[in-house]
Amino acid sequence: MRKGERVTLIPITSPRFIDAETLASLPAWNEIFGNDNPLALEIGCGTGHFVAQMAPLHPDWNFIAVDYYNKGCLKTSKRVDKAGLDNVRVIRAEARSFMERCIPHCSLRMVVINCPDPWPKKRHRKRRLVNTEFVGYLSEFMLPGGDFHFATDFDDYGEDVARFMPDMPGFANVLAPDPYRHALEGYPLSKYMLKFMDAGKQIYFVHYRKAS
Ligand SMILES: C[S@@+](CC[C@H](N)C(=O)[O-])C[C@H]1O[C@@H](n2cnc3c(N)ncnc32)[C@H](O)[C@@H]1O
Repeated sequence: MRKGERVTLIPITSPRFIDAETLASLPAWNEIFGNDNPLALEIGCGTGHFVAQMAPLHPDWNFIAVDYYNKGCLKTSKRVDKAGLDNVRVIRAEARSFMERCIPHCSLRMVVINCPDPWPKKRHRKRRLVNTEFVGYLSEFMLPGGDFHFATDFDDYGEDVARFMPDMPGFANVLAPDPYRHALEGYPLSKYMLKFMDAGKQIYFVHYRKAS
């Protein structure tokens, strides 16, 4: 996109889509979902394959699927509408600024980040979303006992996250003694995971839990 160029957004009319700009800061999530269930956050939901499979497995959690990709939010909204998933809301927003404004501390039962942009060039690695600083930041938003899931097809990213997670205070490795696994039973596969697996790549699954 060139400087000054306007982005035309495809309108999303789904009842499960929320325009982040219309949300109050720290909105009443219990009123939005119509219950007091804990929140689960998927960062970078893409086209919604994961949340559409995960949300029915946890009907007693309220899922917030965030992505700043308009078309992805549209596809995710259509997918969750088709499945009639009332425990999902889709939000187009940049994840960090959204969390800062809208997610209360100590409120997330689960945080999921599947196949985040890998920034493969060495000089771009500092742009990666998941690093020690970000996981420390996430931890403030998580409930005691909350789950942190990270998955990537990118060897160096998977190994890096698996290497620094044991040093993150207040987290325990659910997959111990394995630092990561290449298959995780009961964890749905996202669109990107399937795409990379079709290309013969292995997925790195990392699963940690915040101390109770
Ligand atoms: C490679 S895709 C993976 C999509 C999906 N998780 C999957 O596994 O199929 C990464 C997604 O993360 C989104 N994304 C990256 N950084 C983000 C951020 N800071 N806030 C919100 N979305 C982000 C991108 O728009 C993109 O849809």
